[in-house]
Amino acid sequence: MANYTDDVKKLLELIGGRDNIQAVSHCMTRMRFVLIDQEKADEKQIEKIPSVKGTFTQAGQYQVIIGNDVSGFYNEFTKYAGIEGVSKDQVKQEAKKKQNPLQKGVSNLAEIFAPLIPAIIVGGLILGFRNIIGDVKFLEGGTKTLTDVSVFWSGIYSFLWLIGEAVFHFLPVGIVWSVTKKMGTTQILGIVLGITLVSPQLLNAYEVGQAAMKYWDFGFFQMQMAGYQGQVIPAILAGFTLVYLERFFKKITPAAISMIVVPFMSLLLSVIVAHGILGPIGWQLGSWISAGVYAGLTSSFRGLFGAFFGFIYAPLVITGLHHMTNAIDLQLIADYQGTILWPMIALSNIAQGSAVLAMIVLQKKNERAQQVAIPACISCYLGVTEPAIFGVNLKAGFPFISGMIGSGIAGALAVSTGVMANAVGVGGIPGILSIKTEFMAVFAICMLIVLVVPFVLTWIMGKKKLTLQERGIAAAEVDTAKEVEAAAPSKKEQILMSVLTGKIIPIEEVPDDVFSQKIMGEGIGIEPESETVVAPANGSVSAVMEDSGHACGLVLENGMEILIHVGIDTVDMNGEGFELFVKEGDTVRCGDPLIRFSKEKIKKACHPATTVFIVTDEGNASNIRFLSNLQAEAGETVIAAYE
Ligand SMILES: OC[C@H]1O[C@H](O[C@H]2O[C@H](CO)[C@@H](O)[C@H](O)[C@H]2O)[C@H](O)[C@@H](O)[C@@H]1O
Repeated sequence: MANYTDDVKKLLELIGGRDNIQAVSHCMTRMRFVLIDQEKADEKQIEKIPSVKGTFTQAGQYQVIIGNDVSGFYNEFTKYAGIEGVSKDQVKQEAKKKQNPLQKGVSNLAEIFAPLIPAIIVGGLILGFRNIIGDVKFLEGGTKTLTDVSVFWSGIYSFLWLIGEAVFHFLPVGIVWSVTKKMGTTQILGIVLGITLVSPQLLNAYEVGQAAMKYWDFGFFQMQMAGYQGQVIPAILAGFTLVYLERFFKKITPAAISMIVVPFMSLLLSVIVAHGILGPIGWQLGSWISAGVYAGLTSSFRGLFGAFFGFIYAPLVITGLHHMTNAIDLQLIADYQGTILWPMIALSNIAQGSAVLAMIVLQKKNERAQQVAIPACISCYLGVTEPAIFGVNLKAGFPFISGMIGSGIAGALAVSTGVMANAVGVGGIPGILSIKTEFMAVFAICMLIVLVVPFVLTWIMGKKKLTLQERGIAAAEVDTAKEVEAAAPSKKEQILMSVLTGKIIPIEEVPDDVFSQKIMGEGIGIEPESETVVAPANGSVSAVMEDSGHACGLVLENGMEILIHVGIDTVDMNGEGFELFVKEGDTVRCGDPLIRFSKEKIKKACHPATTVFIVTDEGNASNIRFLSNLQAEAGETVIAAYE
């Protein structure tokens, strides 16, 4: 093992000293720091330290790339600096602390909604489909919908509401459950609390204002029996109340009675707080919004109001408070035989869809992203935006803002020209069918704005902001056999065999900047089809990541050093889905199994499975040539030749 004393000293000094280190850990090749002030790190000088191969900042972590022997470097560093290393998870948590409150809020919201996305997507498509068959009057001269004229479609419409209602009206159950899951408290209590928010005993949220409110009467005070169907804010607040109450009671309750006291007290109190305090606050917010919208639409600054409402409607959907607008729409229709508000809603929905469309184009090679984005876009254009907002736009941030901008511009135009709808219709592309005929042309221009502006803005920003990995630009198509033949090793050359079965891609196409920029050395990437990594030649194991099992270093008989790294950023999986067959110092022969991994688990953890094969030190070898763009068999196909 090399002596890193000088390099360690330099790194500690150049990184801003011990006091500037909030947390440090390492993966197979990199030191991962969370620094208190990254400005204090002299990146240029750090990159000149002999054992440092490069530096990189990602998700609040400052990474210093060392190579295969990073564990040796790390041990010397932590010993010299006199600091305790922490787990990768802790480093991630620390990195999160460095986000600003808005970034934190958005990432927490995204984490809460991530497990709900599949259900929201299904619900979105179902509601979008129902919108078409139940609301678009395209039959009998534009006077009837499909459900008006067909018992079958009317039955389908009614049946599908079973699922639509389960997803959207009962969403609070999913939200509260997801909050408890994210915060690591008792999930079933979250589910029960969620159910109390949407129980049929309560007045359905959609009937509040129309039917008489019911009350629990406790003699000296009354509590509203209001349901929170479709509401997001009350559910999130209730969820966090439960989490903190459970933690509190766990802390203060003796172990012997905690099984009874902790769930009982935390659930009871959080239901009281949810219905007694948080729910009414949510409703109050909603009625202020209604009053504000009504005042804006009837003011002399209506154009400006249109821009503002168009801009904030999508964030309103996040909160669930957008349902309040239905009451205003109905009031406007009753008073003025039409609504100026609803056209903006339809435009905002289309705008978010166009932002997703741009993401689909940008991420056309990212299969995983497409799986969420395509249905989300369809659902959005049919009037249901949650799959798009939570599944795509909010996660990346800039598509959401692009949609808001496009919607703001179109909203200004629509309101200032008085675009009016006959009724509340399908709040997406078919929405034009609900617009009064005299306003259809100008509404079509507004539609053009929300189709083009968010798309172009998202596309421009996405080109800059999305990493190659996020865009899925990784795997090249397998090339012709001819090229492979031409690159075949000559007799005097020695060879390295593929460590996996799969497509061999040039290292430049690996979706990780450190590898693709060859900071660690030359090599190739493999899009794996098999799941067992085998040794590419005879040698011995120089390094393994015992806790994560995702990478392995080898030294061959000629001194050549090799790094095999399964998947990208898979160190975060903490060994879940990986099995190591070797340990440091083991002798291996070509074809011996080194690591087994689960592609499924890597995919589930949202990491590319692209496996990196790198020569980190040539040893006594020279003129190493890597073969790529071919289909390889583990242990049988040559992927590199050298003299
Ligand atoms: O929360 C579900 C969706 O709610 C709104 O859309 C629905 O109501 C609109 C009228 O307010 C109607 O035009 C649309 O067709 C319905 O899907 C909201 O506009 C959507 O963004 C949201 O996904």
